[in-house]
Amino acid sequence: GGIHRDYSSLRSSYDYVIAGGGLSGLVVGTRLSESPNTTVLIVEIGDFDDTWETAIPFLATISRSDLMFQQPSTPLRFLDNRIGNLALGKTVGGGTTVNGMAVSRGQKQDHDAWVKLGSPGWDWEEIFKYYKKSSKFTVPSPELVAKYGYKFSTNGFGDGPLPSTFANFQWPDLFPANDAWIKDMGYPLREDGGTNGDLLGVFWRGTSIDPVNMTRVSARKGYYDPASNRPNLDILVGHYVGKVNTRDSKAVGVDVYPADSSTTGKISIPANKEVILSAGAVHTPQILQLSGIGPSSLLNRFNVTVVKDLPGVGANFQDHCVIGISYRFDKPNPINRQQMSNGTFFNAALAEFLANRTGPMTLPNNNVRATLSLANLTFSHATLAASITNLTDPLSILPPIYTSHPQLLEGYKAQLSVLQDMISNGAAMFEFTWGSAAGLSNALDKPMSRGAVYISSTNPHPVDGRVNLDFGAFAHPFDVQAALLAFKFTRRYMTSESLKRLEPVEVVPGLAVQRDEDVIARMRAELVRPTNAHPVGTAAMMPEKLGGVVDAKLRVYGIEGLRVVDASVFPLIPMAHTQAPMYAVAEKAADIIRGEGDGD
Ligand SMILES: Cc1cc2nc3c(=O)[nH]c(=O)nc-3n(C[C@H](O)[C@H](O)[C@H](O)COP(=O)(O)OP(=O)(O)OC[C@H]3O[C@@H](n4cnc5c(N)ncnc54)[C@H](O)[C@@H]3O)c2cc1C
Repeated sequence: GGIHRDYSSLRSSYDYVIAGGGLSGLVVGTRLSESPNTTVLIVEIGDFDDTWETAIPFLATISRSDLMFQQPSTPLRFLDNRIGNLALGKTVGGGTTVNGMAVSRGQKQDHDAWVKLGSPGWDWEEIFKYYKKSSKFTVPSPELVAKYGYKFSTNGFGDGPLPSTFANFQWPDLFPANDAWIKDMGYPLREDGGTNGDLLGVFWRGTSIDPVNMTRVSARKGYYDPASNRPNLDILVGHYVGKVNTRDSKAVGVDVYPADSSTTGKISIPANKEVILSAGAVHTPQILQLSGIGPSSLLNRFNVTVVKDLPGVGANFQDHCVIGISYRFDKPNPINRQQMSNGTFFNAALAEFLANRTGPMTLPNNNVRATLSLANLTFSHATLAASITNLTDPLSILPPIYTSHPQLLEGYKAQLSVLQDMISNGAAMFEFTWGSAAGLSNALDKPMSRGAVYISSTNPHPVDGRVNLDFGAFAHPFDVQAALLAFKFTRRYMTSESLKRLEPVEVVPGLAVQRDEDVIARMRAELVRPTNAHPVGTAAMMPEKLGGVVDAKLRVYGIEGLRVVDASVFPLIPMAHTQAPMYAVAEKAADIIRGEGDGD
């Protein structure tokens, strides 16, 4: 067992070979290796990182580009052909080693929708068990509760490796921002931290922070480290999976290369039971397509032998898009996050953290969110919700692959009708977070637009052979109207009474931009960022006839011994930052795999 940086001490085969040592790969690898007779290999292109930058929560928000993929997009058709960029973790722990540490759960309707789209066993009641199993909440001290007014519920948490608690510091400008929500705008402050399936309102959401050391807990710290000395669990770092090898429609192992090469140093590692793809929503479809599992039209173009024509591989891409409006605060100064750019203040904060584990370094991002429904933002909610399914030519707003494969369009229509139902029935879809020193950040958490991920060559290297990524963002007219509502709402919020004393000034786009069509034009040209680092959906768990890639047990259609366990399987993106839902899904996946293994 242990950490490997070359092939010399690997076993000749493993029961399970897992591609990707990010969130899902580590959860599944750790759980499967709990049975001492089961051998597991995790292959991860990145390496372990033990620097302060990833451990100290405040620094979580400063990106470590050496630990990430920076995946550019193709020119985005509905965003004036701008090029977007997707950041992804490229290190042991994947996204959880570099992410913003927000712990937030999906709402009941988000998970029930997966069942409505044809995957029994994934409803809220079921997934709630795994939200519970994967996590643990630590109650903040009475002093902090009194000082900041933290509200939370411990019900809904178990004793799992993903911690949730609060920093022991909040920037003072958060409090007028909270007053603006509650006193001025009249939204309720939820007492339950939004952990129980109902998200409407304003609440304190937790952070994945170790409650004693106040440092980041990644999937590596929470899951892998405690299991790292198991003799049956190996991790090969600095290497990547280039393809899945199949024989007679059965996965028999993978091809592995060193991270610095796509031509030399390849070996094939056999899997006795299963290959599990956990390389994330961009690289899992890449591996599948290079293995001959994907849309035949695409595979033929690159002369990849078709092993299974599965059009959904790479389609159905979803992320949360963010509408950026920037502010400056003229008064009173300094009481916000901006202070950290002052060297003296920063150094004092670092010294305080190192000495006492207190102060601004314990806080990655603000903990307060408001999540609102369409009816919260407009009186015309019914008409607007009706427009979700009322498209004259859906293919004109979808990536071209949808045109060649009718089941993709069927699946998309099924999704829109489920989404319309949720949104008409008051599900939350807008997310607002006070970004200290930056004003109110807002995200569209239930997008109707869809993107796609496709190989651009047969080079298997995740960086050199990088995929074509089309975010597809801002394509569906409903998303545009929703963004316009969020934009206007943000302006209203920023002028509320409690925020007056901060003297907010809208800098971009500025108050000169007022007419709806001008706002929309600025959104397309500049304000909309097509990602909040939450890519999902590219190997969706849906029926094959709806363009799905995996069944409700996460098995790839048509290939025995091959599963996907990562954010690619989410058929619809939840109303949540994706780590907590991913931990829950990966825990459930491990139980499914183990359950089947027992029957062998
Ligand atoms: C900058 C950033 C900020 C974020 N902020 C938050 C947040 O505040 N809260 C939240 O809930 N979520 C956040 N997320 C999202 C969250 O971290 C992800 O949803 C989650 O990590 C996805 O898990 P995964 O298992 O699908 O993929 P990942 O965790 O990304 O793991 C995939 C792993 O596969 C490896 N890999 C890729 N290709 C190959 C290959 N061919 N062979 C071998 N290995 C490969 C990668 O290096 C990576 O380690 C953020 C993500 C990022 C990148």
